[in-house]
Amino acid sequence: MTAMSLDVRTVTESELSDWLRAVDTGFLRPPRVPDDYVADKLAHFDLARTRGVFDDGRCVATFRSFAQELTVVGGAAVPADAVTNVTVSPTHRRRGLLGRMMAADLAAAKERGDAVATLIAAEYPIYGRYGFGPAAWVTEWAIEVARTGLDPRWAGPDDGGRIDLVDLADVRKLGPDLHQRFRTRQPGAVSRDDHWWRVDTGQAASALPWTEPFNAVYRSAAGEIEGLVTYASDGHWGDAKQPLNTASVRKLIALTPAAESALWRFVCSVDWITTVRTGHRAADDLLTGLLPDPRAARIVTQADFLWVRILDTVRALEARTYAVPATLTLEIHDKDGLAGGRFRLEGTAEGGVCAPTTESPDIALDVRELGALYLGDESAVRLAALGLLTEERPGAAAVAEGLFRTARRPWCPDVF
Ligand SMILES: CC(=O)SCCNC(=O)CCNC(=O)[C@H](O)C(C)(C)COP(=O)(O)OP(=O)(O)OC[C@H]1O[C@@H](n2cnc3c(N)ncnc32)[C@H](O)[C@@H]1OP(=O)(O)O
Repeated sequence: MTAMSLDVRTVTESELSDWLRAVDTGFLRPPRVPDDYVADKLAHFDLARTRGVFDDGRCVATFRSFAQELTVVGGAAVPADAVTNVTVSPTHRRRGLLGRMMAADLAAAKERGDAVATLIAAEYPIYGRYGFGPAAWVTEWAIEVARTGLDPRWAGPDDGGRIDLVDLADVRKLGPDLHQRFRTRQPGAVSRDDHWWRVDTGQAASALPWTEPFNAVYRSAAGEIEGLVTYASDGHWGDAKQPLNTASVRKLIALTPAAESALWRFVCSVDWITTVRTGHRAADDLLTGLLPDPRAARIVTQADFLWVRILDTVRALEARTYAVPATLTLEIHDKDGLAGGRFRLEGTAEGGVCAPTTESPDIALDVRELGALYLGDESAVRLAALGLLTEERPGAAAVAEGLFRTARRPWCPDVF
């Protein structure tokens, strides 16, 4: 049977269990779809945005999207089409099924008026062809605690604040409000709904085994909760009866540098912990600068993470701010006809004014590169050197660099 006779369509309630099994198959997880898991997904999924392909009654391809808000430079949030659960079974690969599911979803997102689409790419080469660019990168460090130079006698914050261990019920209570305040300060952060918190705190059935972490909050001198860390330990001891535990940080979000510093100091001070794995952070995370010897933090992962596809160029560019005021005319190529055209952008620290224009362009680039520039993590000058951005006017790449680049890097703390 050829792909042409296999229709991409939304799934029905009774097909969801088969669809979830296909997701597990695509992600090489043992297929496991107990009734409570299916029921939880049914209650949470928007079936109008849950697509699949069925062959002879069996689900062979999956694709889902949901409504999300993405924080952009300056703190505004834009409506995003978050893409997830993308799989094509090994029996049906490379026949264009992903391409067709993506086209259907992006057309619907454009129709709805979403400014961008977002996803976390399983592999780098998959999504550029659909206009997505790597917009926020991540770094993970392994910290050798003994080598950090941090005072091993540290007994808590010395700024009047304090650290308290809290349980999961507290995390469910205080987490959403803390995160809501956090995400307006963090370009690249995405919204979390109630279901996210239920999965994260072990209340909802999960596709992956879940174990309870330790949770700690930082309270400022004024008693305000300004940060939350969750971490788990591997319980490893050496043969010479010495503790060699590795703590893996699952989440660390903070509203202030004081909270962020105190929570890192805290995790690095827990007895028995000799190594701390930081989880995915922005490359310019404060962490390494807090260590008297930053070389104690070894980079273990550095990779693209959040990919962005611009769907509405005017709306997306007007939503963010621009640190170095400038005016630039951009020629955007988009083979899928969703966001391309020629636009004049006037960017200031207050925001952007963007409109289609017939003026000659200063720079020309593919919509994929616009996605990579959007949150400030990519350099226009670097893209020009790579031949991925064309300077139509000498010096225009440097102007674009000043406009788009940000002092601090964007960061998306969530996998979705
Ligand atoms: C947001 C997320 O959910 S990320 C998770 C993505 N899923 C996975 O990685 C699970 C395992 N992989 C798969 O299920 C499949 O290989 C998919 C979904 C990545 C691709 O599905 P397919 O239906 O085979 O893709 P499709 O046939 O539409 O490919 C379109 C093009 O992309 C290319 N392509 C697709 N996947 C890959 C890949 N992993 N690496 C390199 N190129 C790829 C194809 O070669 C094809 O190129 P062409 O047009 O030049 O011939």
